[in-house]
Amino acid sequence: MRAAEQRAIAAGTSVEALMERAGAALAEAAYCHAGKMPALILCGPGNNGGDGYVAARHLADRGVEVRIAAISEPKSEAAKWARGQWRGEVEALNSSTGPSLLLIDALFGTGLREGLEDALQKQFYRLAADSQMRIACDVPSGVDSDSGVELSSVPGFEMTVTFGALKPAHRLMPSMGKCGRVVLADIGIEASPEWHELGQPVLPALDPGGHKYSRGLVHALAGKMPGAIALSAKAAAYSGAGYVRVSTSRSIDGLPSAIVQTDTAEINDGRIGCLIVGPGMGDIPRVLTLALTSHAPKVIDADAITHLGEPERLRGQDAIITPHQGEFERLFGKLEGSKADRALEAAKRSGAVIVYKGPDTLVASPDGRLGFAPPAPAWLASAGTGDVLAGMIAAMRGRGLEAFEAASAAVWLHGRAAEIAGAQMIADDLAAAIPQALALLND
Ligand SMILES: NC(=O)C1=CN([C@@H]2O[C@H](COP(=O)(O)OP(=O)(O)OC[C@H]3O[C@@H](n4cnc5c(N)ncnc54)[C@H](O)[C@@H]3O)[C@@H](O)[C@H]2O)[C@H](O)CC1
Ligand SMILES: [K+]
Repeated sequence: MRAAEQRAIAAGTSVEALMERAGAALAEAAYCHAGKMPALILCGPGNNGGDGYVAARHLADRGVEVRIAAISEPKSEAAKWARGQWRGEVEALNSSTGPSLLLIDALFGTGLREGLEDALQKQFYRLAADSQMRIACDVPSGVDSDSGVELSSVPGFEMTVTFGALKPAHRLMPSMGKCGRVVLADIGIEASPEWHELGQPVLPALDPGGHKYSRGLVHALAGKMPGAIALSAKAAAYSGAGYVRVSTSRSIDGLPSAIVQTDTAEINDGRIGCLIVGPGMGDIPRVLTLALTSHAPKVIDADAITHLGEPERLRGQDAIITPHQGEFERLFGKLEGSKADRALEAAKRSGAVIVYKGPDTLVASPDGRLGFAPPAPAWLASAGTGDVLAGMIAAMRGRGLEAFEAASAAVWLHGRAAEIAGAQMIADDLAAAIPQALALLND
């Protein structure tokens, strides 16, 4: 966004013009959300505060009773301009500042360098607690917009209005949990799509002359706990794989009859569209070693990630790996930077596509592309949902999507399937909801 803003300015748009659009959009969203609710706007010294002064003017023009409390006079040129356009009073923000029903936080945005000072923090919390509705300008103040880390603790907001493009903080924890509904306003600048929120996938149409192998043969390797691989296999089948086969030394109960169980491991069958190894593998590393001898694309999940030991083992593997935080650290150690930086570094080191799971799942490609999952229901945090995701990714890869696209499509569909399955779901219900999630793509 900073680069995009500089490009817009170089092309002749003034910061004041961008600020006018940003402030107007903030006012518009606030008015749509809160109507004529009296508002208190907290303004900081930089351009985030500038947006606040502009929003105040637009809200007042709509008949809203607006007060501004500022921590100092504006320091940037554009914010001084915006302050000059405001005809009303500006109170000093301190312990005698009275609350209002609507609180708009325009203290700090992308320019925050460190946490808020204690005295300011105290007033910020008090005014947030004494309001009925809270709206943040760009990001809640205290949040580092690049990483989602809270440099000082942040109260919860009902809405965050941001400009031009989402910032990582809107899609990374813990800040994502504080933003409320995120409204994205166009202010006429273009950000690069290399980092993006995962959107509804476009799946290639099925070949009318196709057969079960061309729709994708997913081959899953069982280990100690066959229930987990059964979930992956089921999820792959429901995701539209043409053929799902499980290598297992003992018969697995309860698998749909359409899923073939074999006691041999034909992992070098050239028809395999994607292998799955890891769910329920347990302490049998030879299953992983075997999988790594196959030339097929593969999804490496769970215990198989732990048993990899070295990320270098993934080189040349055409692999997608799906670690949660613990598995990620076991494989890559403690990497520097934000979750986004760590995901990209891991992809670069291993040459694999990384699905870095959590409430803020990321999909990272070795070529630098990074996808942020849209928010998914908290009830996805239960046993077996990761096994389901692994199966979904394998099905997408098996039907011919490239690794990054396959992982992105599956992560998006997984979130929607969870919404459809509802709060009481177990992982089995999640797998069963996949066809309904896929049906969304036809609407
Ligand atoms: N990106 C765009 O295209 C546009 C963004 N707009 C808004 O501008 C802010 C970013 O503005 P900036 O002036 O760069 O930074 P801030 O307002 O967030 O704050 C900088 C200001 O605050 C001081 N400061 C930083 N940290 C602290 C601290 N912990 N305590 C006290 N003071 C602090 C710093 O020294 C500066 O004085 C972006 O978020 C948008 O809201 C524009 O409207 C134009 C378009
Ligand atoms: K803010």
